Amino acid sequence: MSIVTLTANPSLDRTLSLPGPLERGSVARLAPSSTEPGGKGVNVSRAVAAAGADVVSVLPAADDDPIVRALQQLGLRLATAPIGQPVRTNYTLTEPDGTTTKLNEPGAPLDEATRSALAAAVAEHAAGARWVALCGSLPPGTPLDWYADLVRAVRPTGARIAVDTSEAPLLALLAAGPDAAPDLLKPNTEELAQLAGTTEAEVVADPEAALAAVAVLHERGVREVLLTLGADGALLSTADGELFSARPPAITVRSTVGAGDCSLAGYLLADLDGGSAADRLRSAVAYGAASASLPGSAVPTPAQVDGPAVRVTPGFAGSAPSLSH
Ligand SMILES: O=P(O)(O)OC[C@@]1(O)O[C@H](CO)[C@@H](O)[C@@H]1O
Repeated sequence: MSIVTLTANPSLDRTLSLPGPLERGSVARLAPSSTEPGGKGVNVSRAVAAAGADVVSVLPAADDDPIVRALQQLGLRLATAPIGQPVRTNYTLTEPDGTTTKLNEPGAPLDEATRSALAAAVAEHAAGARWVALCGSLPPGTPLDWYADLVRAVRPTGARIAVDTSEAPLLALLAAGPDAAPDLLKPNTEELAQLAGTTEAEVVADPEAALAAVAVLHERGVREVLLTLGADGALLSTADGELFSARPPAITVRSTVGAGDCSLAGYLLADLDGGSAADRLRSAVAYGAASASLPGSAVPTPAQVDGPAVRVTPGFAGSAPSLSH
């Protein structure tokens, strides 16, 4: 069975490697820079496709946009809705000590006809798919409850729905009612804090506060919550009351850009294989760690993913990650 991703706001990701610490107001001589097709759903698709699974990427882009050519070269199956503007460019500034700064453009607005075309493509490919993943920010002017509308539109197809978004679209989705609640939500600690109306520092410092916020998501109808914790791994909480946490193997971090997207891909791939909750979490953390060990927004191949090195434990408090990173 296949996976469908929607990237409402795709990007060309340009990675600029600084020779030293960023000095505002100065001229920096860069190492040769690289550009990769990106946006959260695109990254999920790239990782899923690299594992040999069937995936369709839905995105707004003109046929001759460089992102389309780049994704075609990777052999990805695309369903595009044409837009009259180039896809945005997002910049990643990397410093030698591993500090990464993202500068994301707003993206091209989507008119109503384009939104309808994208929604129709998602619904068409969802029929018969195992998962639909709705990923990333919404371009300027998009109704904030668009993801809620899409969840309701996809539901009758029987495909499971994963959402990975942030800020206002995330809040709107959770406020839209249980019929718009996804099967899987993949927040990071910053996004969980946004949902809980608290600060990331509090969520990170207090596992009880994090678990309380996750419980609220289940109350609102979300079946599974994959909370990514950066260097501390992730936790998976299911509506059936299963709770596991997992720590990644020791890695040298080269770029965290796209690590969350690869975690989602790892979860979906394990689910396609019929994996248990612990298996899905292990795969998510292994994929996230493998991605973070690669430069820019490169996605790992299965050979670069070390599942057995991930330590999965039941529960969260006590033996679980400290949430500090
Ligand atoms: O602006 P958004 O949609 O929130 O995030 C876009 C983005 O930062 O997410 C991916 C990494 O997760 C990158 O490929 C891309 O540049």
